Amino acid sequence: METIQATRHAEKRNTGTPLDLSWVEETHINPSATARRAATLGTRRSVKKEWQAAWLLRAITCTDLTTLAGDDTPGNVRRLAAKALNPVRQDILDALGMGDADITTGAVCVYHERIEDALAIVGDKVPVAAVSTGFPAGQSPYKQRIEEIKSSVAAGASEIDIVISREHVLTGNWEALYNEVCEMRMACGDAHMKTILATGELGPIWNVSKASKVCMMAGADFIKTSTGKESVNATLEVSLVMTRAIRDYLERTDMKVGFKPAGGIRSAKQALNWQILMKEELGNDWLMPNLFRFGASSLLTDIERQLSHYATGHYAAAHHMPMG
Ligand SMILES: O=C[C@H](O)COP(=O)(O)O
Repeated sequence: METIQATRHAEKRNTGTPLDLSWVEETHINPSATARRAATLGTRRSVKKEWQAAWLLRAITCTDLTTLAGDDTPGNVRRLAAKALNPVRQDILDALGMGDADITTGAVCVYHERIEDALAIVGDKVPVAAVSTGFPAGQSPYKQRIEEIKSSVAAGASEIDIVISREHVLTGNWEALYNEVCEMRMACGDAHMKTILATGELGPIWNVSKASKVCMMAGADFIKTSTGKESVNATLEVSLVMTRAIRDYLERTDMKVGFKPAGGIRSAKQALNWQILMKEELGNDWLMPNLFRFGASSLLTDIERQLSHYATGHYAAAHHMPMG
């Protein structure tokens, strides 16, 4: 597990490419075939029982432990950050033979105003991610959105989760989307940029593929499904479309872009389904935190409960887990 932490940001970054509109326009997605393939992931495929605890520990290292609420306070963000440093009870880790593994979550994800609180607890042990650019709607003045990124980087966020202008996708203005994301990436500097598409608001599913391609060409380090605030958030169907766009981009450019499903992922079973998707579509590199993250506020509680079951043979009530 030590190697997992060491590789969190070790990959060569996506530098982006010039905008290739012909690659965008040649997109063909078959919605019913996509839905059928996504449906098989949770049923025909499974992780063998004896491997599930290891996969779930891996899922924790890939989780952006998130709180994005109007009533976030220094106190609850500090508690969340402490949980990110020690996500699983020591007795459970000991029972699983992982007592010395030094497991942390992939990051802590907060609003700009709470960056300092999170950093005060995690220091440089866990990255702090800030949502930005008028999250979640992305409707604040453009210049202000760019300045927001710079402010969060200056405050110490090493990962920035930006939202795109859905308008550019819905009107097919790919140049505007490309230019916006390029400028946001510039504003991020050394901080890694996750580009939230808000797929539930992009219309037909082929728009998800087209927007993924444009954001990768503009230099996104990760493409992320959702803010968690749309009426439809992460689904396996959109994730399949996005991972295939990542695979196409890798074949064209030899650059690896990460993937972050977010919103509504609450159970260990769901986490395993997404991990199976990553392994089957993109391979083992995308099971690691430098290329894969879950955006989730409550997934950790269910994973810890499952791990407790593997360790003790019975389920603990959720309120016995520190986040419950
Ligand atoms: O990016 C993370 C999401 O906002 C979390 O959504 P969730 O609260 O449904 O887990």
